[in-house]
Amino acid sequence: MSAYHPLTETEAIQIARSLPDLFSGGAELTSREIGDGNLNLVFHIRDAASARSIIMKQALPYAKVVGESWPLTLDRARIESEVLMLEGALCPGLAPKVYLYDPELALTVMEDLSDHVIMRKGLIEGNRYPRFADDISTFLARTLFLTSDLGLNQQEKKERVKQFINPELCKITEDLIFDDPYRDADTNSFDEAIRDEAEKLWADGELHLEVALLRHKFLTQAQALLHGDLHTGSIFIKEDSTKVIDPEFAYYGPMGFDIGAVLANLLLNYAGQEGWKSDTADRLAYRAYLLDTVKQVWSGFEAKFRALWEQQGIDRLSNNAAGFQEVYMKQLLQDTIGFTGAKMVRRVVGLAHVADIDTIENSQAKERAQRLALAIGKALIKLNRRAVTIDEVISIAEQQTSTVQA
Ligand SMILES: Nc1ncnc2c1ncn2[C@@H]1O[C@H](COP(=O)(O)OP(=O)(O)O)[C@@H](O)[C@H]1O
Ligand SMILES: CSC[C@H]1O[C@H](OP(=O)(O)O)[C@H](O)[C@@H]1O
Repeated sequence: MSAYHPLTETEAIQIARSLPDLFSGGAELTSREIGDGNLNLVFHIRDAASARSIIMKQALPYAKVVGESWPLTLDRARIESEVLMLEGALCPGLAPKVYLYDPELALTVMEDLSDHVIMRKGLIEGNRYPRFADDISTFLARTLFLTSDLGLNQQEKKERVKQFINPELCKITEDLIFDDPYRDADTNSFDEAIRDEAEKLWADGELHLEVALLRHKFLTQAQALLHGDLHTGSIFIKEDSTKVIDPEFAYYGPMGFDIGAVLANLLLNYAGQEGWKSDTADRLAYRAYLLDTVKQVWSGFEAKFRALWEQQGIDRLSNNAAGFQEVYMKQLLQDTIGFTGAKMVRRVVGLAHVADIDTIENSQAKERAQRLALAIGKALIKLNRRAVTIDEVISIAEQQTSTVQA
């Protein structure tokens, strides 16, 4: 069965049986394809008798969301499995265990996290996650610092840059996030009700300059090994545990892109609160929780990143040159804010949307949520190079909410 082909549920069971130490010889296994993402097949394999289960994720040679007309490298499965293992080593407990990677089948066998929920779903249901800000800021600080020139031997870092070169998946980001939303591209997808907003995006020169600068950073700055797609659909969560999945877009890029992905998806859910049916007090409280989480993620990240720098910084000059760390952290905040904005805009007018807004049933509320997400996203992009503190992000979210609701 080793030559590449997309697996059936039955074949997935046969492979699971052949894996050492996972299931007993006579186990009666069931298999279900549960993939709900844009790109891959995901099989859930379970032995009811022992309650043991695993996940098998297989890359398809094309983008599932579009079809065979959009070919896509299978090498992304290698990148995903290698990055999951590295993230697990750098951040114990924050990534699923990888049991096997089969390069022929572009298949990764990993820990089943079905006792967690996908965070996007949890936020849509209005749940709160007490561990999240602490866990994700640890994940960001450790993965970004310890793979950068600040925390990793610089020759080894260059080997990693080579190992994780990921041109096809980067091209998706370059186009879908940093180009298509700012022109009348075929890939765009938006409700006719907000065509006026889309047309404003296409004509806004000030915005185009900022997005071009962010895109250039994404293209050229090999600062750290990024997850590359760290939205709330790539985070499994429960009250006492957080696990980051799906790093197939990983490559060496600007750190702010990963931090911005987390903040953007909290703010997209914030915008989606326009669709809440329950009373205003609940909605206000949940929005306050989301904004507080935005702040805690950045502050936790900053404190942990600085602590790693003090304790494990390996670069003599950047460790000791007075003022270097301050300049670096300010730039990182500004990049984070710019990428946050870009990642919000793409989810309203670009190809791939988010359920936080798309599933709002009331069309007026949905339109308000879309306009709010765009307003916050655009304001953050325009702010980025002038930003000084994370509080400005919170103020922008609050101001734009009043404007859209007025
Ligand atoms: N380790 C896992 N444990 C349980 N379910 C998983 C696991 N990995 C993926 N899934 C399920 O499969 C879905 C798609 O996985 P994901 O890695 O996001 O795929 P894609 O790369 O296609 O976006 C997830 O939303 C989740 O429901
Ligand atoms: C044509 S891929 C579109 C979009 O899908 C990816 O997300 P995911 O696979 O996690 O759903 C990524 O965000 C891409 O930009």
